[in-house]
Amino acid sequence: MAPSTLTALAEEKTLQTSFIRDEDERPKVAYNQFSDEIPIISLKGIDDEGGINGRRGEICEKIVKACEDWGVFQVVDHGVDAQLISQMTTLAKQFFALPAEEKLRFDMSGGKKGGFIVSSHLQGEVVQDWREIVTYFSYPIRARDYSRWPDKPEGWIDVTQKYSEKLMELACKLLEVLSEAMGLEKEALTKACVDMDQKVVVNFYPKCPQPDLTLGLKRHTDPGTITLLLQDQVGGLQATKDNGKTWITVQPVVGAFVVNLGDHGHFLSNGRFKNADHQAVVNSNSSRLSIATFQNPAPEAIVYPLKIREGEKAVMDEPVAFAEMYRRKMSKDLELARLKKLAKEQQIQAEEAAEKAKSETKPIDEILA
Ligand SMILES: O=C1C[C@@H](c2ccc(O)c(O)c2)Oc2cc(O)cc(O)c21
Ligand SMILES: O=C(O)CCC(=O)C(=O)O
Ligand SMILES: [Fe+2]
Repeated sequence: MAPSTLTALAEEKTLQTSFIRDEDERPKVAYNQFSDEIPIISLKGIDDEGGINGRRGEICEKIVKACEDWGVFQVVDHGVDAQLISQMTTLAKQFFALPAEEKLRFDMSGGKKGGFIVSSHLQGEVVQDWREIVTYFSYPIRARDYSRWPDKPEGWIDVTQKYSEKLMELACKLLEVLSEAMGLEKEALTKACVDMDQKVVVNFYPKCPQPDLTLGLKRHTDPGTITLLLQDQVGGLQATKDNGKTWITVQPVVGAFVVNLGDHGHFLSNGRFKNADHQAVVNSNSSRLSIATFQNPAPEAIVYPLKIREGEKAVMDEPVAFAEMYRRKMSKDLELARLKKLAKEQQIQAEEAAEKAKSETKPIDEILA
């Protein structure tokens, strides 16, 4: 049974079995062993188009290299007001500190669009994530349902609206750079999104009694175009570029956004830009907060590479609507989790049978000994 909130469990000495991951999925690198491999890129001067002092070209080169290499980079001097960022994180922390019954007024476990939920992004997953989330669907504006936006703490709705608007602007600016890098018009990627969706997911990872056995958020790629992640100074975001053989922990940088390319961005670039393979680990010393702003195409937007370079093969067999792509991803994730559980059960049964057979065929002197 899923707990109503994680707060009570965080006080226990051992982890409930529903959070324990198989050994191959457990963290391989510490939450605070930071790497400097992910580039930190200043966007100062990104709007200076030309001239000898124009910085745009240089910034674009760095962004493109990071997208080809990792699908992850960090941005500073991005123009989002530091006070707005600080209000957003303060209010988010206050939300998670509310009593369980207050948070559960916005419970979305019954499949509601937006609100509060514990543990997993996928209903029906076998192993649970060690996180609580609160989420809003912020774009398109006409589809906003404010009844699903928590009305506490005071000022939350107002700050979130402003934050969403500023992050939409920043995301569009980054997509312009990537469009140009693909040799397309500036608006190519945003146009491919038709009418861009935005969803804000605030992740709260409480302290965890046995963090080596579990994950805050299991390994995944984000389904959409681009994600802007704001994280506190604790650390826990990890990335891999060799299919999980080695992992690095992204260095937290005050006021920076971590930018992840998602599956949609990957497909539109015909695989040139990586979809960041990442996860979040937890720890027993402190809780952690991160705010993910997912920029997704409209559900009906057709996904297919915008440009296939000479000598390349398309990474997709056929065009598919984003909603269908998302549905297939979710069912594949669930199916994989189901198969993994089945394989584990079969392995346990086989081991038990082997043990039984061994005791039945023991030589008589061993049994008598
Ligand atoms: O919560 C997440 C994490 C992530 C994700 C979504 C779907 C998956 O199958 C998966 O393995 C990871 O990206 C998201 C993207 C969204 O649009 C919303 C989310 O809640 C999330
Ligand atoms: O909390 C983090 O560092 C990662 C969050 C994330 O990957 C997500 O919400 O999709
Ligand atoms: Fe993610």
